Amino acid sequence: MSDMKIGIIGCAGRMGRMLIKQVSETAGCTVAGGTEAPGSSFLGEDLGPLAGQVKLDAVVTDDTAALFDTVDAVIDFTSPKATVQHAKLAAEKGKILVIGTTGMTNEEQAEINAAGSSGVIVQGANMSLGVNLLAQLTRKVAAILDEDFDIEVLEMHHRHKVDAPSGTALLLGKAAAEGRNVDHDAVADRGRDGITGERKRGDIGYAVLRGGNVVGDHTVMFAADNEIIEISHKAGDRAIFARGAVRAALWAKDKPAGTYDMMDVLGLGD
Ligand SMILES: NC(=O)C1=CN([C@@H]2O[C@H](COP(=O)(O)OP(=O)(O)OC[C@H]3O[C@@H](n4cnc5c(N)ncnc54)[C@H](OP(=O)(O)O)[C@@H]3O)[C@@H](O)[C@H]2O)C=CC1
Ligand SMILES: O=C(O)C1=N[C@H](C(=O)O)C[C@H](O)C1
Repeated sequence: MSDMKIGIIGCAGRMGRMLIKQVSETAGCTVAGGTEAPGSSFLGEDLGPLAGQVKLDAVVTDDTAALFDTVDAVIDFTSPKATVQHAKLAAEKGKILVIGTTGMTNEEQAEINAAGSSGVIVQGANMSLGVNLLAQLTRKVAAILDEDFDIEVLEMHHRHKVDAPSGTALLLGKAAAEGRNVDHDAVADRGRDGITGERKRGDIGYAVLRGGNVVGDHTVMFAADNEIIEISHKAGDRAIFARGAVRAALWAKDKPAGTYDMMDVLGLGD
């Protein structure tokens, strides 16, 4: 069987470079191209050296539509606005798109979901096995404990991160809300400043830290009077996200059009 040809959008970014390396080192797939935004200083550069690898004889272009035409699957870790356009392209061309981008508005997310009508869309706010397991545990713990336990989601990331709370923090908060059988958006408290008043019973709170080169730390805290339960995940290297994204692309081969998540890919459902 021939290798799956994978294209990487945002290939010169922090995750893009990890993805070039991961795809090159994974059996059953090859790097078939990569794009950056028009005007990028990386246009024309060979993809291999971007990831500390030998030359691949594939250069960075800004033609995402052409990339979709020449590959079997595309992996996208860019920005919400760009990702919405790529989801539309995946739908138009009936291709696999693995989305790692976070920070979508509800409207942007709806546009991505719509692309599942004719594209194969696999989306995960966090591609690591550990975080998806943490989300399952969070849902189960939240289902057992009542509202005497205040739920807070804490996250810390590197100074370059532009969205907050992280996609992973929101994934964990949504898992907690699902466990409690409540509407996440109705109980989410996404920012406290000034005279906030007392904490509302049943709220799911978020706390965000930014600094240094932290890859991604997440804790879900269940705080009651006189006892606190914490479950945490700490990412030590972006390779864990790249590994998950490539696994998702390979998993998606021959799947019918639709929207899928990492629980589907990792087989972690209930
Ligand atoms: N799901 C997961 O497991 C993970 C998700 N992420 C998410 O992935 C996203 C990217 O993170 P990260 O790699 O750190 O960010 P970077 O800023 O390092 O990389 C993003 C890259 O995408 C490029 N880009 C922007 N728009 C386009 C476009 N239209 N076409 C092609 N390339 C484009 C950027 O170029 P330029 O700099 O010129 O704008 C940049 O090179 C974030 O949303 C982050 O939260 C990150 C890690 C793990
Ligand atoms: O921007 C990042 O770096 C990360 N983003 C994702 C998120 O928003 O949760 C995943 C990971 O934590 C790293």
